[in-house]
Formats: sequence, structure tokens, C-alpha cells
Amino acid sequence: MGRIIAVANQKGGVGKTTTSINLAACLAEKGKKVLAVDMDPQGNLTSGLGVDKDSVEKSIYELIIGEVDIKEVINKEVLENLDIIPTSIDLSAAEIELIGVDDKEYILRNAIDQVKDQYDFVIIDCPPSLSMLTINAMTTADSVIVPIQCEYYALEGLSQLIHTVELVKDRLNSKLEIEGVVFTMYDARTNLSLQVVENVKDNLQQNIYKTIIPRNIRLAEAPSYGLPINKYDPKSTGAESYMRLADEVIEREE
Ligand SMILES: Nc1ncnc2c1ncn2[C@@H]1O[C@H](COP(=O)(O)OP(=O)(O)OP(=O)(O)O)[C@@H](O)[C@H]1O
Repeated sequence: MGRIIAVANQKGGVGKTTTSINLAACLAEKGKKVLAVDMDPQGNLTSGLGVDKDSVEKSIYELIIGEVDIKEVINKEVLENLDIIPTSIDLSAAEIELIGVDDKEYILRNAIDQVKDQYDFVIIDCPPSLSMLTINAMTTADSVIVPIQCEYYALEGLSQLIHTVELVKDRLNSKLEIEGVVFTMYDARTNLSLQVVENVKDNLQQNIYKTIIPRNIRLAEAPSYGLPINKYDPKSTGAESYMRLADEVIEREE
């Protein structure tokens, strides 16, 4: 049975998409069957895995508004072991289209339920907001991975996110838990990164992954080639760190 993980933090630019793409691809490289779901209308997971978001005809948007079946939106084997559900910019309108729709929090869950047995992992990239799209992702997920960028104000908004997870757990999805926090864009040359890691460890009562994702230019370049880091530059520090993160995620699953 597939484990469903939402990658969420309403703070923008903290590495949600980079983590979703590369964790999904590294899990796939390790032989796990993975479905990556792009719930962010910006579509960076879609294009970062080599799917042209402007030519997608059936996306998560059509799924969310009930026009298509989940099997019609899965792009099979964009890489070995890795399927994706792409997004389109139209998804930004879904929030409005869902006004007044019954059980709108459960739309994604009802769809994913039909296919999750085919996967070891389903990784959902969330938008940078606590919107109905994020609520749908959390209602679907078994757990949430929270990327935290190693910069000032790293903890800003985190209590809101944790509160949202608790609300979803109480009201919509009793199995939901925070799987762990992962530090991203760590810069070993600065004291700031180290201070942020120590400060977060002192103040946060959540699991923290041992793997810390470094700031690595290859991670920033890879999406423009439509490739995850393990295919773009497998020897880079970015690739090594996401492979280690994948190992940790697999270990926690076992
Ligand atoms: N470890 C890293 N090293 C270098 N650059 C990184 C790293 N992680 C992310 N980036 C870059 O930082 C920017 C923001 O990352 P990303 O898009 O993954 O964040 P996000 O949280 O998904 O953003 P949004 O909130 O807009 O959805 C991107 O340009 C990405 O390439």
C-alpha cells in the first residue's frame, strides 16, 4: 500500500518543489514505484520533471473540478518507476470553482484512493499557501514533510502550519502526522545556516531528518533541463543529499 506524503510549507521559496521532484526521483531510482502530484499552479514540478506544462491537456485541475478520471491525468513513466500528475495554471482558479461543492476537502483523496495501491510512494507538492489545495493534499496524505530554508525567519509561519496539520488531523484525516522537517539550502560557509539549524532544533518538537540539503547550484540548474538532480548530475552534493533523504524516508516507512 502506497505511503502518501505531502510536501508543505506556506512560506514561499523554501524548497518544496525541489524536495518533491528530487525525493520522488531518488525514491524511484531506488526501485520504489512513485507517483508525483503537482498541486502547485506554478507548475514547477511538472516542468522540472520534463513535462511541458503549456501543452498539458488533462491536468490535476480537470481532476479537481471533476471533469476527468484520475487514470486520464497520470503521465506514465516520465522516468523509470516515476509517474506524474501534472498541473496547469488553471489550477489557481480551482479554489473559486469549488465554492459550494460538497466534500471539497476530499476530492484529491477520493481520486488517489483509486490508484494508491499501484505505488510505494505518492509525493504531493503543495502551493505556498494554506489554501483548499493544501487542505486537499493534507486530507489525502499519511504524513507531511516540511522543508525549512536555512535563513532568518525560518520558523516564521511554522506554528500556523503545525496548527493546520492538527486541524486537518482532528476534522478530516485522523492518520495525518508530521513526518519530519528537512533543512534546505544549507550554506556551510556561513554561521547563519548553522545558527538556524540549532535554533530550529531547540524550538521545534518535530522529527528532523539527519540529512541536510546543501545550497547547490546544480539543484537550481536541473529544472531548466527538465531533469531531477540524480539524472542531471548524479555526483553533485545535491544528488547525494537527496539520495540520503530518500534512504531516510524509506527507513521510516519500514
Ligand atoms: N538546495 C538548493 N540549492 C540551490 N538552490 C535551491 C535549492 N533548493 C531550492 N533552490 C532554488 O530556490 C528556489 C526556490 O525553490 P523551490 O521552487 O523548490 O521552492 P518552493 O518552496 O517550492 O517555492 P514556492 O513556494 O514558490 O512553490 C528555486 O529557484 C530553486 O531552484
